[in-house]
Amino acid sequence: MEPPRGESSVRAGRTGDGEGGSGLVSRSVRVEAPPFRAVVAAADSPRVVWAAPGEATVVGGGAAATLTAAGADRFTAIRDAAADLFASGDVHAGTLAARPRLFGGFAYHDEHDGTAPWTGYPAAGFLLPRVQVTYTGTDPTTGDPDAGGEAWLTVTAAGPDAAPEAVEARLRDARTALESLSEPDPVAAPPGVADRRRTTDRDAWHDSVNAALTRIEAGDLRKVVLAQALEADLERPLDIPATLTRLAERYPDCYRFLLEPISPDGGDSTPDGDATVGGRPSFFGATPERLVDLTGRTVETGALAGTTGRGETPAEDEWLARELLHDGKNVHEHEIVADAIRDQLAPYAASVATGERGIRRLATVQHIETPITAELGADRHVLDLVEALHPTPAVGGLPPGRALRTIRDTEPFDRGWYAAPVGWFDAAGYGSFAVAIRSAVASPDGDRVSLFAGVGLVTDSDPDREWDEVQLKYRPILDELE
Ligand SMILES: C=C(O[C@@H]1C=C(C(=O)O)C=C[C@H]1O)C(=O)O
Repeated sequence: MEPPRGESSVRAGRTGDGEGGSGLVSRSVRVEAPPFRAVVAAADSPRVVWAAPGEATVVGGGAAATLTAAGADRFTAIRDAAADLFASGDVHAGTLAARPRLFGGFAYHDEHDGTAPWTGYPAAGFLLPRVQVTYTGTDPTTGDPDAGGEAWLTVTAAGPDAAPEAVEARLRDARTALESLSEPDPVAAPPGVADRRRTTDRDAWHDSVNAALTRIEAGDLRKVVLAQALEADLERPLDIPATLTRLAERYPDCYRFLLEPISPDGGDSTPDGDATVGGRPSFFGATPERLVDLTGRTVETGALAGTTGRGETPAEDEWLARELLHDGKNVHEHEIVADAIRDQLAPYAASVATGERGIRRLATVQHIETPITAELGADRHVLDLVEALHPTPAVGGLPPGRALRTIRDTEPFDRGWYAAPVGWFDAAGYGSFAVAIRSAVASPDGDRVSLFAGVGLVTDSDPDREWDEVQLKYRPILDELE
């Protein structure tokens, strides 16, 4: 095991194959696009899947390196450890999308103890996959045989054991393994829900919402987002590749992700590993909410808050959307988010531009959305912006400190990585992060899933309507289980 890098709470995993050499070695080769579900099913733990609008889709497995950190300074700790990891690289990526990138995320709260169902999830955890398949162009998740774009296979090693010849040999082996994959059976139907338990019943919800509204009326708080959790026992174990595929079909414009926890001892995994060895939970979702994207000095973000349902007809959809855009409570709730994001970006930005407020229509709900872009005044790491923005009042509240305390004191469950930043960044500090809502964590044997959903409370919020909105926000994941 190599010595720990950086601060004591931050470690890089080992490559585990004793090849000699040092630094980071990465080799890529273009391949025939392999079948997405088979690639996910065959990947070693810890696995990562990242499929985002306008981005290459990535399936990664095994750990070339892992970074973990804890506490309020976990964002900077990860950034610094990554700088160390990326410091010396021998990289032949072939295409930009296959360059070494760290995939992972953060716990919602600064104090995170990883209690069930979040066992194994650190307060911050990032994976540099040992084997990665990158699909450029058309999203491969739907398995469309006519899907365009290229596919690349990448093998990466990091640390004192990394050696180019060994990585190149592994790349040849991985290619052979990839070529032997065939598309599995048709996409499985949802597993079925045998039983479900709420963390919060209606009475408790009324009490919590009313207590929050009293504080809002008193001027103590302007907004707070309270969430609920729902635990579902499944009739059959969850098929993760099939679930991601079905989510891709219904939510093609959302960020779809799978993040398995890197193991607490620094993230090693068996070189010829079995994806189920040790059993790991799976955090997955299909979120519409971008946190931040940084390329060069250009920042893209936005406010997404204010919710209504879908109509039965296009005309009803339009009517609901118009009502939403003119509803005082929802517009107020939305403006708090847009204003806070602009304020949080201001110290970093040479200029901030706000796009036109509109409607984001998803399969199950409609939201008010305002795109926000900024040009930075100086070079920055995307994690600086993640830290500055998280949590926006779309998932936290205002003032932030009081809202977070209220969430902590009120919610009878651990948010874990729900509503927190998930995404990736590269050696240049560019990256893309989403807010992990419309998400759930499956138990290691896949027979139980914990879902999470929250609502923004402002003056004039009504406990019953907010209860209904929570149930609506479970739908994207629940529909894939029932
Ligand atoms: C907190 C969630 O969603 C957030 C809250 C919203 C609202 O209160 O209107 C809308 C979109 C998200 O920013 C969730 O889906 O769990």
